[in-house]
Amino acid sequence: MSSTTASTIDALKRLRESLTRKPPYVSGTLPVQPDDLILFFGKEDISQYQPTSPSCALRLNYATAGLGRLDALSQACDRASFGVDNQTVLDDTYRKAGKLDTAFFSTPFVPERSRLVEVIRGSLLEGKDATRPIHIELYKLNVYDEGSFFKPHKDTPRSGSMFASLVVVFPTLHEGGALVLRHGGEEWTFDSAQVLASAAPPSVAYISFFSDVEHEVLPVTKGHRVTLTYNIYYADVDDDPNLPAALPSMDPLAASSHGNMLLSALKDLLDAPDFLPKGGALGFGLRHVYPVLADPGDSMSGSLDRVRRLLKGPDALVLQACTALDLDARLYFVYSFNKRTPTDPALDEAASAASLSASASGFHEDLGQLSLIMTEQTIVEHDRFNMESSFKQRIRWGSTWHVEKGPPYLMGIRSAVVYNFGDERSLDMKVSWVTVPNSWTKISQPMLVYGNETSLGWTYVNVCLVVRVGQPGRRWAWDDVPMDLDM
Ligand SMILES: O=C(O)CCC(=O)C(=O)O
Ligand SMILES: [Fe+2]
Repeated sequence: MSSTTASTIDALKRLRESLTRKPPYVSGTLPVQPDDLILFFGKEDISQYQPTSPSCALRLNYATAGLGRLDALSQACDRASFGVDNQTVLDDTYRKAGKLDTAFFSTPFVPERSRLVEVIRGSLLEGKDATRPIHIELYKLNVYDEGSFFKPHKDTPRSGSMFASLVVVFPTLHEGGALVLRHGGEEWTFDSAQVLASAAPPSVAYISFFSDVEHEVLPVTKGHRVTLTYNIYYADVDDDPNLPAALPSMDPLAASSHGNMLLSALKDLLDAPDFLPKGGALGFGLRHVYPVLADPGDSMSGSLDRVRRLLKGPDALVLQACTALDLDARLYFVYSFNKRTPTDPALDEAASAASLSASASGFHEDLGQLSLIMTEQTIVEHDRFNMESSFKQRIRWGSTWHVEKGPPYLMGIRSAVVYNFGDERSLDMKVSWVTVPNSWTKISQPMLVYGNETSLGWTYVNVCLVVRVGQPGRRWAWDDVPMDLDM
């Protein structure tokens, strides 16, 4: 085994850092026009209107509203529900807050007419994505009274092109209610009450984050926290799974220091003669998860094309860097079935068949630790219930992926055997992992997903990027490299 020079190890470190360093959100305060702080709200329609009725629409100014007006707003709200898979749940121990649907309020504040579009594109999106058209859709008004909160959840994808969420917090008197985000083992806190207290009026506080980032609203300890929430979509992605997605555009990586850092680290790594001297495959477990339709209609290969155009933040950057270097980069959905229930003999049998075929190819996996399926198609709910017939069938074709510890010179990069999925072809590939995915989409146990909304058929799936490279100096020439080489 060849030894690796310090500069190669440094390039690898820089590559990893550029993928994991940047937080998955952007937040701050936004100066607004005085009129942006006006809200009209009411539940009755005009036919019910009587001049003396207390239920006709009320006008409220967030900057000056006293407790009486805010209480009236709170009383006009319904209890906010949330989604656990396909169920809509009202549960005060998980989410305690009031909500108004868009039919019951109106505000002059429109994020698409503010600097927020610029901020979101410039800070949350990366490289060439920073110029893509986005659409910010108003979703709900929420009121968090004293004692209100929302426990950890991810925002349910409303469609295949939704990638982020926006929360705007208005300057009403309140304390507590900080938003805590967690992703990839890190945690960030955005205390909107605190930032609003030091912002020059009239201002609102905002935070926009990738919707698959777990987040939680801590209890409000005083006053009323009033928010508008929005769903953010790419406006250039077609959601119809039956339409073939257009090819991504191949613009050069836009000038961004973050993108440049990643590109130069990847280039340095691949230029190093001692890194994968015979060629091989680099694996990037993507930092984010992506929405696919949870029904058989989306299991066509088009769904990966759509994901390709939806990549978020560092995930988009790594694909752009590979494209800029003319590398062969392919996306795969990743599923695990390591947490088997003992009551599922079909899976146990499938797993041991997979182990057998893996050891037959000469690797020393820690069998049973982690078995993954890498596929170009989604494994949909329909298949999960037909494990016996379809899933097991695929296993028989060797569609599993076992992770073993990598050679020391790769500094803890894991290598793996990848059997291509589907049909009857099978391809062995040994992958050197630059980043191991944050998590795997489990297919063997019913997964309870806490969302802010009932699942609408879209579900999040883990994805990885496998980049095949040839020998140093000929990294683009991957097709003359056998994929089952020793590293
Ligand atoms: O109010 C917030 O800061 C976040 C609310 C939220 O997570 C949601 O409505 O899904
Ligand atoms: Fe949320």
